[in-house]
Amino acid sequence: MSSALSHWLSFNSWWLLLPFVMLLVVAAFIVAFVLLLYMISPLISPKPLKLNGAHVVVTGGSSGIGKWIAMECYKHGAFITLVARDEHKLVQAKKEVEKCAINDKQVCISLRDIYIYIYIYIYMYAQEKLGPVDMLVNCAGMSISGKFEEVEVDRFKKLMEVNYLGSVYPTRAVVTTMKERRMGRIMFVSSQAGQIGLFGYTAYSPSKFALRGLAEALQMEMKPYNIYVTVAYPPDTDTPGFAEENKTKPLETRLISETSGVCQPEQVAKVVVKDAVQGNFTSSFGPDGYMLSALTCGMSPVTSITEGLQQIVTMGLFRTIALFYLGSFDSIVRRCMIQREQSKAADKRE
Ligand SMILES: NC(=O)C1=CN([C@@H]2O[C@H](COP(=O)(O)OP(=O)(O)OC[C@H]3O[C@@H](n4cnc5c(N)ncnc54)[C@H](OP(=O)(O)O)[C@@H]3O)[C@@H](O)[C@H]2O)C=CC1
Ligand SMILES: CCCCCCCCCCCCCCCC(=O)[C@@H](N)CO
Repeated sequence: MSSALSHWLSFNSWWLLLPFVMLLVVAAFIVAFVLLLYMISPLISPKPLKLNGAHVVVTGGSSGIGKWIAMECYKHGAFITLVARDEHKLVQAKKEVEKCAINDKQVCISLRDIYIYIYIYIYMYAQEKLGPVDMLVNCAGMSISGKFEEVEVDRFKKLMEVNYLGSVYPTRAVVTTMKERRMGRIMFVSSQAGQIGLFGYTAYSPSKFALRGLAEALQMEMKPYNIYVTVAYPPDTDTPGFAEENKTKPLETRLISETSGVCQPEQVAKVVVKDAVQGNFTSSFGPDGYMLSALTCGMSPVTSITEGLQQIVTMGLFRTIALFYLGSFDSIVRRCMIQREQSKAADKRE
């Protein structure tokens, strides 16, 4: 009897179970497909912005990285508005930008931004002259370095005002029109010191970290309107601002920053403009910049499947490498402290 039953089971029950098995397989496929759609949906790349004929506003466009960004956009046929305070530097920069023209229709205007709160009026003027803003580059900024207790309290406020609020106001001035037109690009120039808090940058780093928070929140609001936000994280870059910073920068800050080298502003400009045109959320430079961005991606948006996959695969490896970097930064700080104490003791003996 039992052998008859097993015989029956092995041949006939298989056919009975078949519909259930098929149902299960189909259900599994549907679940996998939905999951895949969910994963892929934020990875769809936006359509690149056409720079030829576009109106690009660059704050801090009279010097350094901002000036090179303006020139790079001009080389691609854009119309440019430069915004800064110093009239003399603006006139000089306008001349340099105009040298990069590729057709005789291109126009570059410069606006003195003395009253930060009247941005709206300034932009109305710019829009009247060159049409609605297609891309805003928030590059105006400054750096103050020093040990936490040695930096004047009002400097912390100053940096938040210039680096953070100085990016909020211009952005406020352009988003409404961008939303109406269902297009646009907004770039924030942060810094590698906006991805990692460094010795000497207790006032500067937070003002650059703040831009990342702003950019993430803003991107979520703007994406349905086809507006893409880019945050650039350059390393030390050879500019007048950098030369100024170096006059008072603590030795520790310099030694740690040297890890990722010094970039040329024209290289930085090329990379950030390309990333903004493509609508990439993160723009970084060199191998250290790449690792730092993958490591600190957190919940920031992704704009391509390769970017997402690279982050997934490299996260653990880069954290391991980062621990070595952190160890070497600690040892720089310790060595500098010992050196200072020794030279102080020697001074006393003399
Ligand atoms: N150079 C570097 O090593 C790095 C720089 N960065 C960031 O890149 C940006 C540009 O730096 P960089 O090119 O070196 O700087 P520069 O000092 O060479 O240029 C700064 C520009 O910003 C303008 N600016 C400064 N303060 C204000 C303000 N309060 N209101 C309006 N405009 C202002 C300046 O014009 P004016 O003074 O006439 O107003 C100038 O056009 C900054 O945000 C900086 O933090 C990030 C990483 C590295
Ligand atoms: C896997 C992990 C890799 C980690 C690499 C870490 C490298 C840290 C270097 C930090 C450099 C900070 C430069 C700030 C530049 C700046 O903003 C000022 N010069 C502005 O004037």
